[in-house]
Amino acid sequence: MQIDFSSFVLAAATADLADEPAARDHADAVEFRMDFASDPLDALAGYDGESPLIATNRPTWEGGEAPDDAARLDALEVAAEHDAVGAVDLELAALESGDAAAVAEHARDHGTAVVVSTHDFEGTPHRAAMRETLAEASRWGDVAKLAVTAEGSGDVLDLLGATWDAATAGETVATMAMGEAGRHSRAVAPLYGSRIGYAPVDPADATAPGQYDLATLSGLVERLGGE
Ligand SMILES: O=C1C[C@@](O)(C(=O)O)C[C@@H](O)[C@@H]1O
Repeated sequence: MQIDFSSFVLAAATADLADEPAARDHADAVEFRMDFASDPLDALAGYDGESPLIATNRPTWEGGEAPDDAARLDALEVAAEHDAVGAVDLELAALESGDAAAVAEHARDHGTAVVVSTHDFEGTPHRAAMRETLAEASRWGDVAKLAVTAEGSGDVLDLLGATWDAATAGETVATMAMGEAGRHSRAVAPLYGSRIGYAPVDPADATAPGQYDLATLSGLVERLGGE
């Protein structure tokens, strides 16, 4: 199933594909956090939901739970072949090191988009540095994603500025500021060109700090006209 990133995609982030029917009303896609799931490839093989999937298998060094081994990338390669998987998520660092290059190529061969991710769990880099990260990630895949940690509204402003600059330069980007101070970025970033938002169906299952639950984010984005 293709995912069209030319307009905003609201992704329900979950480790449990059984959440899909509940997510359907509000979400355009489901982000399957394979690294949080106990038997992700089995779950994927049995998936018969209606929403296209973004397959993510985040390693521990980028805030996830997957061990940093070949099995992590092999599983993503298998996921990329699944009809329901419209995109795989790969970390920029894994692409730059060469480790994930084969997964990206395999995804492309199967018509599966590549989301290139970077996360900063410590803070928010300067606007120019974020702009450069987005440009670099854009070179490696279809959507360049940057999640930072905001300590105040100024950080969010910088992130939105970098988002706007990248989007107006023609790059397809997804940005969000994690943490309490960054929360509102999730609602407004689509207005500045961000093309993916992530939210759990149940707030107790958040996959990053500061996420709104899915129904709330969907309502906010819609009311602000970002969808
Ligand atoms: O990379 C991202 C963005 C995210 O970290 C967020 O802040 O919403 C949530 C993750 O599930 C997703 O893979």
